[in-house]
This record gives sequence, structure tokens and C-alpha cells, in this order.
Amino acid sequence: MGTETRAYTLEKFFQAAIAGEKAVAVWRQPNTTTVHACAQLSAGYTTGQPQLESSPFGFLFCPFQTAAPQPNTFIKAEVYFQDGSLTTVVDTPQHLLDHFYTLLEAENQNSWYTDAVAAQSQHYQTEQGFTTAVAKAVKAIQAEEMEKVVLSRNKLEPLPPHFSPTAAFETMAAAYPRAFISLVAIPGVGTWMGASPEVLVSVNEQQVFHTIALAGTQQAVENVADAIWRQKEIEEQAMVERYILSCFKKLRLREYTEVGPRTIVAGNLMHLRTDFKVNLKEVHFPTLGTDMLELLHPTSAVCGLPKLPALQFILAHEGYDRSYYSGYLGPVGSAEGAHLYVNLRCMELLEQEAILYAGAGITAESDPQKEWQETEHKMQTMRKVLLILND
Ligand SMILES: C=C(O[C@@H]1C=C(C(=O)O)C=C[C@H]1O)C(=O)O
Repeated sequence: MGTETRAYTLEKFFQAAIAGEKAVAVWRQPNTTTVHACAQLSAGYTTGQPQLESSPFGFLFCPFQTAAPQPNTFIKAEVYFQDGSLTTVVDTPQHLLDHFYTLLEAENQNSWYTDAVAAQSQHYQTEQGFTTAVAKAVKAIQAEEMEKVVLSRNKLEPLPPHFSPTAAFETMAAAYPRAFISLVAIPGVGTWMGASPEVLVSVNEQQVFHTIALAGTQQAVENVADAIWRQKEIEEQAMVERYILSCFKKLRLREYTEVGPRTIVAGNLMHLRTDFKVNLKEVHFPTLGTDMLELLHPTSAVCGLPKLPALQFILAHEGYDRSYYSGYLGPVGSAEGAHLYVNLRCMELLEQEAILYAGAGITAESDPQKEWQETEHKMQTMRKVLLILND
């Protein structure tokens, strides 16, 4: 590793990567203030099923569907940026580094990648279309074809004039201190940003494995202790818990701690959350992170239960391509371990607009109109960022 002592801004780092047509990721962990960024200078971002334990340092960005048209991608941290200074990986070819330093010194345009194909062919679900799909899902659940399905939709919102991805990142980071904040730009894939409330799999520097069951949604009240949950939300979240437990069972893992469900606040909303942890120093299971990632994704918090009929229902009735929404993303292979989050409360940047994404868990008691409202409330997380930037 080499360290460059000259100070650069996050914007300079991001825009140098874009000018050089490199993949770049920027992130901030929940309840911390350090902003991290990395870029890959060599070519090739497509990856297979992630292997967390043997991964070099970098950032994973994977779609909702494991057999999706979009690939799993990995941005190897050949250049790592934190607090204004750069660190480079020792085996990065010198000519690529030299070129990147030249770009860092240049006056680059404010720009980002867009997925031109998605922009043209994407279908946007209407209120009528969404509520019809929800009503069909309720019928299918009542007919016991499945227990729960998460239906989602997308919507176009104009970007504010002079939109800057890194300024938007900083706005998100300030607005949502408890979320995982991300900005990912990959040539040929596009640019995504979000403020996720949901850990998918993490293994920290103390070798503690962590996942959560997050479900049930209502608008935030002033005092979290006053939150009252209906049976529908309690059962919906319990299904996600059961699903995680079934994954542990498949791996014959019995030693875990379970705390919750507790009410947590995510932006303008509240959810029910149960935390599951395994101390890998005590339980010998070196590949638990990778194994659980493979079993969990997509969880019943974003797909449904049982997984297969729910997925088939989504593909048949949602009427659009989720792409990387409700996929997962985060840093892996660093000294701090691997920290993967579900790609929720997110948006994809086009040239003049953003595609916002949100979904809602449908059970036998769901009311189509209320589920539509719930997706509206979830989209508010990103809409608020655009509004702040508009002022
Ligand atoms: C699907 C989303 O969120 C998920 C679904 C929830 C629900 O159905 O209540 C709650 C939290 C998330 O696990 C989303 O934000 O788009």
C-alpha cells in the first residue's frame, strides 16, 4: 500500500473516476461519520457469487435476482480514499495510477454514468397497476399459494438543477445518520445512491456475524416508545425472523443470540427489527458470512415467503425490472470486515431525472391503497434529499 499525502475532496475523487471511466463507490456506515470511497482502475467488474472471507478489499454491488440480466459487480479498491488522502494497492499498474493522478489534478466536469437502455425501456407502474397487483397478491395468499410477497414499483423524479452526486451523498449522510449511505457508479451499469436501513450480512473486525429481520412499516411518531403495532405488521416481521432461523437451521447453526423485535426509526418511518448475532470466535464457522449471504438473499423482507412462489409472483406481476433495487451492496475484505446492506430507499440517476424505488410487504390482510401509500412514504426518503438540494 502506498499513501499519497496531498489532500483531495470527495468530489474531486469521484469526478476523476468518472472522467477516467472507472468504477467508484462512496459509503458511510450507520452511526459513524467517516466517508470512504474506492475506485478500480483496471477493467472488469463482473463477479460471480461473492466469497466474503477470501475477497480482496473492495465494494460489492449485486442485483435483486441472482439470475438477473444485470451482473453481480465488484469494485476492487485499487485506490482508496478517506479524509482527503489516497491509499493505493501495491500491485496496481503504475501507468493506471499515473493516469488517475493526472485526472485528479484536472478540472473535470460534473458528471455520472447512466444506464441508457434502462432509461429508455423501463416501465413505470401506475397507481392502478400497483393496487391491482396487490389485490391479486392478496387473493393468491388467501388461496395459500404463498404467505407473503413484497411488491414494489419505481417512479421518475426530476433532478434539481446543477445536481452533484457527491453533494447529494453529503446531504443524505447528514439527513440519515443511522442509515448506510452509498453512491455507486459503474460504467455500463449506471449510478445508484441510497440510505439503507437494512443489514443483510455483516462480519465485523471482532468476527461477529450479524443479520437482521426488518419489516413492518408505519410513519414515525415523536417518541418511539409510544409506537403501537398492529397484528399484521407483527406477523409480517415474524415471517422474516422465521426465514432467518430456517437459514441457520439449514447450516445446523444453533449458537446465536436473538434480540427483539424492537421499534427502530428509519428517516420518516418506523420498522420492527430483530438482531441476530453469532460470535465466530466462539462458534467455529469460518464461512458463515458467505453461506448466509447465499441462503438469505433475497430475504422475505424484499421478496416473500416461500421464496420461489413469491419470486415468480413478483416477476409475473410487478411489471418492471428491479435491477439493483433490493439487491445488496457494501464494503468487503477490509480490516473492518464485510458489511452488506439491502439496496433500499435508493434511486438510480439518469441524466435529468432519478428513478426512485420502493416496495411493501403484502400479506392476507393487506389493503392495496395503504400499500401504495407505504411505497409513497418509503420514496420520501430519497425525495427529501432531492428537495433539500432544490432549495
Ligand atoms: C421493500 C422495502 O422495505 C422493506 C419492507 C418493509 C415492509 O414491508 O414493511 C420494511 C422494511 C424493509 O425490509 C423498501 O424500502 O422498498
